[in-house]
Amino acid sequence: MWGQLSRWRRMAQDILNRRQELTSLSSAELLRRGRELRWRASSDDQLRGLLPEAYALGVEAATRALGMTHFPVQIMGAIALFEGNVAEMQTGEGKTLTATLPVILRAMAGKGVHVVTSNDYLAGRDAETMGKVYKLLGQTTGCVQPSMEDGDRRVSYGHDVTYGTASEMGFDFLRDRLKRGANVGDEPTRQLFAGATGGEAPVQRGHYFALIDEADSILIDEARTPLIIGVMQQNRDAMVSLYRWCVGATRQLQPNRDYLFDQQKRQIHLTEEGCRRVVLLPKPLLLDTIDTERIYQHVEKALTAEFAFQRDRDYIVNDGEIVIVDEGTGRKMDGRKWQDGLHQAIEAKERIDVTEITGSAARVTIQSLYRHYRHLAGMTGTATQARREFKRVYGLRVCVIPTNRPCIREDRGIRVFKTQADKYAAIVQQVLVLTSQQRAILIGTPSVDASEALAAAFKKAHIHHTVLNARYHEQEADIVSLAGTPGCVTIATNMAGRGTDILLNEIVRQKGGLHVIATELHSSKRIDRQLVGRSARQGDPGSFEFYLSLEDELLRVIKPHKRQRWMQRARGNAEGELDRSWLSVLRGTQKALERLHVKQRKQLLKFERDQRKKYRRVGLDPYLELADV
Ligand SMILES: Nc1ncnc2c1ncn2[C@@H]1O[C@H](COP(=O)(O)OP(=O)(O)OP(=O)(O)O)[C@@H](O)[C@H]1O
Repeated sequence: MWGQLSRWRRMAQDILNRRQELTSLSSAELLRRGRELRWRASSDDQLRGLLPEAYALGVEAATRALGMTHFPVQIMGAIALFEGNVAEMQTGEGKTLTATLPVILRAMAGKGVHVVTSNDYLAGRDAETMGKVYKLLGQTTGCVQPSMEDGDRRVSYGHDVTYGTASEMGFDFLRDRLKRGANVGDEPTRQLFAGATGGEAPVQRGHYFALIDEADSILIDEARTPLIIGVMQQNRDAMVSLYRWCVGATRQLQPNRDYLFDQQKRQIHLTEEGCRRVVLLPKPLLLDTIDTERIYQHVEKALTAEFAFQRDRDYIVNDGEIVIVDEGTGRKMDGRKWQDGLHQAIEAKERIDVTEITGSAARVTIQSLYRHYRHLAGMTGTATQARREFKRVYGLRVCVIPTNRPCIREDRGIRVFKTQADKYAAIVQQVLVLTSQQRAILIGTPSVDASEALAAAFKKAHIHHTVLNARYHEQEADIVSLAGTPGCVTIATNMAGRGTDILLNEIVRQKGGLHVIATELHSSKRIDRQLVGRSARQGDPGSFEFYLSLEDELLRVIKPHKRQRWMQRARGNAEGELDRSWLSVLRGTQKALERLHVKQRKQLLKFERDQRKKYRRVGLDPYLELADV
């Protein structure tokens, strides 16, 4: 590892020396050099030899386009990325700029480079900003966004470099597979596929190199949910009636006697007694066409919708539609739906229109999507913890890149309170102190609901604040641009947890920088570290602390009677603050969730591997799910 780092350090120095010779070139000459390299880059082996030249050109282009010259550690990270690793670079070290170098070099091969970001806002921002660097070397940039039609998507993928999220690119991959399916098979199959895709030619032109920003979020956290495209199922009226009926049915059932609820796995199963009761409940005539097994499944789904999914935490209702809020990023997942009827069960629970009921037609997991790429690399501030999983699942090695300047982030510790109300009261007090010191404050909350509850507490205390959550995503850029000003208080969900770059006002910098208050532990320690990483970037000052309570959302996975016991045992001081030994309860729950998620990902991978084998044996496309094999 050390040997490798010093090799990269030497290469970085050589690249910076070469770049010195380029400073006097005219723009036209720089462009000509870029094009000439492209001409020479016809095979992967040749690319390696062109690295020093291409990287030197990239550094010069970035200096001219953005006024930022890559630091030696950024060039080292960029070499690690070209060599197919996950580069762990601390939050705020400038991964966006680092990425330009491997992108420029791989784009020389002319087969298209995909830069995968963790949300659409970052995809748009990075395509626009970094596109200026590529342009100076004659490379074009595109970006795929949710609102785009096929034609525009094809144009975006036709560029040398394309930015987009994993789900946009993953759904395009699936729709392309469906289009291929539509060109084969019998007439009904063709019609079904054509209906699901609405186009003929594929939009992607291949899978050559994917560079994944926030690699742990995309390759590890998102990998728990496969991407699925559905096609319309028959028998709509009866199904709508079934969903609506199930909502009423759930009210007639009792926990533990009629159904069992596994809080951690978010699963509910009917017991024998429960099944018996469901059969005996009066039903509308339309349901006669639906078999009993199916009715059981839907009652279980309705129970899951009722008890395991919560409005303003897991989803919001926007213009009469359910919009999923991603737990990891706090963002709306427009266009995504829960599968197997769960989405419709939630619509029925919220008494809004039940949307088209779909069965899955094509599915792909993040794991197998990225195995399609000839070259893969990733970068993030938090990779080490998932090092083994990166290696096992993607064959990627994690390399830790040193920071440019020492990080001076101050850890102000963790406070644990008995109740949510005690915790909020303490946060209010702390924020009053910090605003009087002209610090800028970012407060991370786990859900839309929690962000608004805290905002209400601030309003009561007359603290001026701004809220950034899935409801206000249009204002995101404005909110972020003000978040580093003196006395500014921003309450945010995980939307501000990753990738967000809060630039500090000079006064704030002098007064100690951005202070981050985390109001919960997340389901993974990595997400906590990302939130904290909004402070003290690029050698700036900054600090953070955690305020937790025994009523935190994280603990909802614990059985209610156990939580009650804790509440009875916990003795707080006058402010409701508990002694630090209670922290182990929260840390233990976080660890248990991390283990559970690793297990779920392993199971998903195994399922998919078996499925693929089965499909290949009979000569079918493993990503299309119509054939009953
Ligand atoms: N070489 C450089 N010279 C000057 N400023 C730089 C340089 N590289 C990056 N920056 C600045 O550093 C800040 C952080 O960059 P960026 O947001 O890309 O960090 P990051 O590593 O992606 O952080 P995170 O892990 O939080 O997403 C930005 O404001 C960027 O403009």
